[in-house]
Order: sequence, then structure tokens, then C-alpha cells
Amino acid sequence: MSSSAVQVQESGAAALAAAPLSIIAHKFGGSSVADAARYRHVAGLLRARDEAVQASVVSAMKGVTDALIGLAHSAADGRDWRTPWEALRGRHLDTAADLLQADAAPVQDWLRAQFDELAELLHALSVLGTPTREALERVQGLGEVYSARLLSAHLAALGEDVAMLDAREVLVVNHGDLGVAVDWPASEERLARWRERHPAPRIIITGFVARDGANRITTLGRNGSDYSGAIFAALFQAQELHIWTDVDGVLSADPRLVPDAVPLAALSYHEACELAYFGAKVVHPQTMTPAISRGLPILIRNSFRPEHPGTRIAAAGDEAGPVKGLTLSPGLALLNLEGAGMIGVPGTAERVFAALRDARVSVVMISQGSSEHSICCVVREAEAEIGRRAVQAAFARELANAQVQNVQLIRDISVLAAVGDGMAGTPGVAARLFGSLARAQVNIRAIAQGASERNISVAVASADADKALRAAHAGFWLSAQTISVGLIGPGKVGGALLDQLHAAQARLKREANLDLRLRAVAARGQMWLDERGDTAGWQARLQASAEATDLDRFTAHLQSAHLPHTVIIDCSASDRVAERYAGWLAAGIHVITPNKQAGAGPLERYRAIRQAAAASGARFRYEATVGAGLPVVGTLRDLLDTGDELSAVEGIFSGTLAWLFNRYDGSAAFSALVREAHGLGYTEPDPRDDLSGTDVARKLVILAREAGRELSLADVRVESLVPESLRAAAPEEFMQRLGELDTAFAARHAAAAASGKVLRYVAQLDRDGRASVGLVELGREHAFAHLRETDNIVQFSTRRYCNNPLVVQGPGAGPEVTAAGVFADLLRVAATLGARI
Ligand SMILES: NC(=O)C1=CN([C@@H]2O[C@H](COP(=O)(O)OP(=O)(O)OC[C@H]3O[C@@H](n4cnc5c(N)ncnc54)[C@H](OP(=O)(O)O)[C@@H]3O)[C@@H](O)[C@H]2O)C=CC1
Ligand SMILES: N[C@@H](CC=O)C(=O)O
Repeated sequence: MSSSAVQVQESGAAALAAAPLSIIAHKFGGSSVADAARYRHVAGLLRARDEAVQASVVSAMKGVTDALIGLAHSAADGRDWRTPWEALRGRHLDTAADLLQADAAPVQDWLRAQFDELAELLHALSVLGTPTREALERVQGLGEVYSARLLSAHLAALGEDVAMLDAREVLVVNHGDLGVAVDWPASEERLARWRERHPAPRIIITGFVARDGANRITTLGRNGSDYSGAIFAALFQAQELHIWTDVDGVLSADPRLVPDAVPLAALSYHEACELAYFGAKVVHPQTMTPAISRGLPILIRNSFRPEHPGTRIAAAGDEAGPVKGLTLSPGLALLNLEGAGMIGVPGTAERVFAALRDARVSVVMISQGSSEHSICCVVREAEAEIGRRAVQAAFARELANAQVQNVQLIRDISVLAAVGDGMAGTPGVAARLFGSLARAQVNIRAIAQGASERNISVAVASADADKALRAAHAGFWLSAQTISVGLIGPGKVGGALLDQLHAAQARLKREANLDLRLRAVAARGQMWLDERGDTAGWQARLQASAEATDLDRFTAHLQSAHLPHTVIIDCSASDRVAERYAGWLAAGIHVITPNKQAGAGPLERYRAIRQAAAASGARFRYEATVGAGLPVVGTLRDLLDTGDELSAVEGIFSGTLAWLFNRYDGSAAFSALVREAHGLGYTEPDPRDDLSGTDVARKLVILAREAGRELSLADVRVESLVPESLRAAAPEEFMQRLGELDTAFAARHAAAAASGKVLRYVAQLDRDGRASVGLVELGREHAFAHLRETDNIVQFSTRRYCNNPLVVQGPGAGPEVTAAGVFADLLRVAATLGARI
């Protein structure tokens, strides 16, 4: 506390004699006293509190201050002021009648007299023709006077011992360059005298109004009622100031932009000032100064939920998180002065800021790199052009002789600030902020952090601002990491995935800070777009949708909600959908898929997909393309990332073919088994992709490419099990004519069995780079002969695993396991975006 503050407190103590133990100050804003019902609510709230002295500051009824200012201007401009005056008078008289019922008459008489006085003043203004500052000050503070009278009369009517304090009698202030300063000794003395005459325990005080040093009526400026609250809390030597609002305290971010913003339990004065400055809906810093200098706690509380503790603002906050809250200030611009001639020249910064000061342009944020090649600052958009001209004029000579190259103005800028005392001395906070923004594809234009380390501010394009705020808010785990999810192909795998998502959605939000919003589902014919992102009933909603599939609209919808992250999951087998991957990735959309078309498709496209992902940082994940839910691609990736080299791969890569040859013993028709595998969801949408060996060849290509080999499908020697006669048939016709496979398979099976062998469809990439897939006869002792059901087996021979290959084995097909593999990819991507997985 400063020595002057100590003096103030001591003289205040002397003037107010012995202070009772429980003194609490309250402040109610305009929406808390908007009508008779709200006054009743406030009175009930105050009466329920057991306080020895209760000093309550009230604002004008909602909208009244603006209406009064409007009246003064209308009168001075010669416009009709009578009609709005009558409306305002009527509103107050009606409120008095409703609130006070049988006791209304004296207050209504008083109100009539007050409004008559106001009318005289307005008439005088209409004659004068200009709203003098003094008249404006008198008029605009009247709403608080009416309001305090209404509330105190109501409490008195309820039998309370209450006094109304008109702050114009007690509070003395002076207007200076830094705002309104309280004349503490004069105010304390007046209050002490007032208290001698009004010892009531409950005091209702007019906010906003005061007297100045020349004894003229004045007001405390913007946020004046909050300031009055803090001033009277200090004058009454209250132990706490409760500021009543309609929210549960100070929130971690603007809830209109971040619906998941959380109420903060405690803030330090410093944190509250930083949050307030950058636009959070907290008390204004100036209003806190009387409380700060006295160490007086301020509680921001919800008058609709008085049982909620709200936010406590005091000298020390609490230990929660390094970052308490985030604020966003829109409507700004960047002013950038650049030039080699500035390097090492003392006084350049002084000239920039002097020019801006002389032009009365307020500087919001400053940033300069240590190269001194440029100085950049953020100013308000409305003052930006004036600022640019001022700096240009100040550096006209240097601009003319090219010592300074440019005075650049970048419009449509917002400043995002992360605030928290806990940031000081905590490494990694800036990294978390920048990382969150980078992953949300938000470009940072300028950065500022003071040595207090309580605030890191970044300037971003306003178009990215909402997204940036949400990403950073989730990045600091103040809210769940929200991901906009779109699914293409709600067939067997896609459907199973949606069911799994639905079952896990609430748990992931609760435990992993992850909010997966399913905002679009597209099948081949129709699609369904949704704002809420709920997985419940997706099937019925898709069926009911009349919207034809349009992947441009699908994509635009997924990205339109300012959600920081978008993931598209492609569970189709479509090549046309795979065509879109590079574009999505380039736009920062993460792509996850079990569809093999991209991984095994044309090499050029594959490279474009990889390049797009690398350039944008968006993730491309396809673990389920090989081995369904088995960790095949991930295992290979780990080997390679740790410096190993792939020499050869061999295995059984088809769940369908594994299942068919594990089952087929010649007793039942092969075609019947194929139909069964199709029904169980093991096969590709067209089972010929399995039987032709194409599916296996694709998987081999995917693995080879993962290992850096430029293999294409055409390079793989493939043995097809589909007879020529069925290759060109339509899928339905093929299923009908499946029986045509039976004779050939019976013969091959019999031949193998005769020599004590089994049939297995094996994929191989050998040490010389030769790739082949085909049906082979294996001895019964061979590892591949002992697999069960849909088991896949993948053997990696590498530089490290040279004598004995690394083996991944397990079920390699089926909607459930495949969906789980895709889901795991989704969670891995979410973890890189900041989910706690
Ligand atoms: N089944 C398994 O065990 C495994 C499957 N996979 C892969 O998973 C993917 C899905 O397989 P599965 O679920 O069995 O197949 P399904 O045939 O059951 O489902 C495919 C889905 O994709 C939709 N679709 C097809 N083309 C398009 C398009 N152009 N635009 C939008 N939607 C389209 C279909 O819609 P509609 O119904 O309207 O035609 C259907 O909803 C395939 O790529 C497959 O290779 C990977 C590993 C294992
Ligand atoms: N049809 C495929 C499904 C997995 O990729 C298979 O049978 O392996």
C-alpha cells in the first residue's frame, strides 16, 4: 500500500470513529434494477444477508442514463424532448406503483417533483441551444438518484431500518488528466457528518454521481457506478465489495465467443486489471484503485445465483493454471515502420511514439525485434490512418532519402491476450499459446510480452480471431479442445465408428478435454449437416435428409463455425473422395481414413497429399488401411523414425482371404463362404477387390511407400482369384454368379490337401524390392498356416530385426476393429491438438 493510501485510510478511520466488525459494500448495475421485479429481487438478496453495516450502491434502471443523455441533447438541439421525458417519467412512476403498492404515493410525488425540475432544466437547455457540460453532468446522473430512492423506499416499506445516501452530498472528486480523483479527506468528513444524522445499518447510495471541488454536481465517467462502489466501500471501511451482475463471476473468456468459458474462482488485482484492459467483462481497472490501495477484496457475483461464490479479486489470486483467462480486442490495426536506417539510431522509438501522442493516437501494443529494423505497434482502427500520417510526417525526411522504407498499415487486426500471474517464471506458456494458434492455422502478426510476464499478447488477423481465441482457450485447458468432425461413408466401418464415437463422446469431454462434434455425414447420395455436433440418431437424421451430397458444401460447413480444428474421416472406398485429400490438407483440415485409394493410388497424387500435409501441418492418418485395427503402419513408422531401415515385408494382409482359407475345407461351397464374409463386413464393398488380390496389393504399396519406396500398384505382381469371365460384371451380377468360383477353388484346395499343404494368400516385398501377392501352398508347420479367423500377420525384416522379423498379428478385418483403428487415429490427432489423451 502506498504511504498516501495509508494516510487516507488512517484519516478515514479517525473520521468514522469506531468501525463495526461486519461492513460489506454492495453494488448493483442497471440490469439488476431494470424493473420492479428486479428491485424486489435485490431487496430480498440484501435482506437475506446478515451484515452490521450494509452500504449498497445502485445504478440507474437499465437504459435510463442513455435516455437522460438523449433528453439533454434533444433539448439543446431543439428536438422534441417532451415525449421521451414523459415516457421516462411514466416508467419511473409505474415502477414505483408496482414496487411500493400502497406506499407508493409519497415516492411518486417526489418523482413528479424531480421530473418537473428536470423539465425546467431541459427547457432552459432548449433556450440556450447547447448542452453545457455542467447541465449534462446534472442530467445524466439523475437516474441513480431515482433508483436509490425507489430501492430505499421499498426496503423501508418492508420494515427495514434504511437510509438513502445521495452521493452528491458526500462524495467530492476532482477531474484530472488521469481521470477522476477522489478528495478523500473532504469525502470522509462529509460522510462522518452524514452518518451522525443517518445511523441506519442499511444504506442505499446513488452510484455515478458526486460533487466536484467547486461544489458542482458531477459524474464519475464511464463505469462510474462500479467506481462509486469501490469508493464507498473504502469510505465505509468495508471488509469486502460485492459487485452483483448476471453471471457467475469473471469468466475465462467472452462466453459469446467461447461458449465453454469457465467462471474463475479467484483473480489477483493484477490479473483482473489485465483482463479488464483487454476487454473482459470485469470491473474497470480504475474502479479498482480504491480497493487495491486498501487491499479490499472485490467479489463479482451473480444476483440470480447468490449461493454461487463468484470470483474473488484480491491482492493474491489462486494457484489455478498459469493462464487464467483470455481476452480478444477487435477493431485494431498494425502500424509498422521499417528501415535499415533505424538500426542502432537512438531516439527512433521516441519519435514514433511522440508523433502518435501529438496526434492523440493511443498505442495498444508495442513490438520491436532486436534487429531494430522495424518498430511495430497496434492502434485502434479508427485512429489508424491519423497515426500512419503522423508517423509518415515525423519521418518524412528519412522516407525521402530511403533511410526508412515504409510506414505500413495493416487493418482488420485483433489482439488476443493470455493473462495470468502464474505465467511469471513458468516455462512453456508462450510455446503453448503459439502452438495452439499454429495448430489452428492462425498466423501471428506481432507479439508482445512485458517483463511482468502476466500478459502475452498476439496480434492476429480479425478473420482468424474467434478461432484463435477458442484454440488458445482450449490449449490452456480452460475448455475442451473442440474438433469439428465430418464423416464420409457411413457404411459398415463408418457406421461402427459413429456408434463408437457416440458411446465415447461424453467421457472424452469429461476426461480428455476433448469435444468431438460430428457436424456432417455424407453418404454417396445424400448428406446431413448439423450445427450441434451430436452423434445421437445420426442414422435417422441422415435418412431423413433431403440434401444431395456435395463435398464442397460439406467442407465449407465443417469449417464455417470458427471451430479451431476440422477433421474429415473418409470411410468410403471411393477414389473420387481420395482426390480431395490434398486440397483438404492444404486448407489445414486433418484427414483420417481406412480408405486405401490415396495411399496406393497414383504416385503423383500420393506425393501431393504428403506435401500438402507437410506444408500446412495438418495430419494425414491411415493406420486402418493395413491390418484394420492392428498397429501396422504405426509400428513401421516407429522403426523408421528411430533410424531403422526396412529390408523386406511378408505376410497375410487380407482379413477376408485369411478367413476364407482358414475356413474352407471343401465341405461347403467357397461362394457360400464369400457371401458370409461379405455379410460379416470383412470384404471390401466389392468383394472382387479382395479376391482379385487388389486389396492386398494396395496394402503392400502403402507399406512400401511408408518405407520410402516409390512403389505403385502396377509394380506389384498380382495373382487374381477372380476368373476372367467375372471381372467386368457389375457388382450385383458378380454376387449372383459367385458360384462360378466354386469348381476352381475346390480343385486347388484338393491339390494342396493331397500334398499335406494349406492355401494362403501371401504378400511379399523382398530385399531386392520385388513386390508380389498371390495364393501359395504352405506346409502345415508354417507360421502362416496357424492363423485363426480374420487374422493378419505382418513380418517386418529390418536392419535391426534381421534374423528374426518383427511380427504384428491379430484380427485384420471387420467393422468394429477397423472403426476402432480409425478412432485411435482420431484420438492421436486430437492429442497433437492439445487433448489430454
Ligand atoms: N471392412 C473392413 O474390415 C475394412 C474396411 N476398410 C476400408 O473401409 C472403407 C469402408 O468399408 P466398408 O464400411 O466395409 O464399406 P461400405 O460399403 O459398408 O461403406 C462404404 C460407404 O461409403 C459411402 N460412399 C461410397 N462412395 C462414396 C462417395 N463417393 N461419396 C460419399 N460416400 C460414399 C457409401 O455410401 P452409400 O451407402 O450411399 O453407397 C457407404 O456409406 C473401405 O475403404 C475399406 O477398404 C479398411 C480396413 C478394414
Ligand atoms: N477387405 C479387407 C478389409 C481390410 O482392409 C480385408 O479383408 O482385409
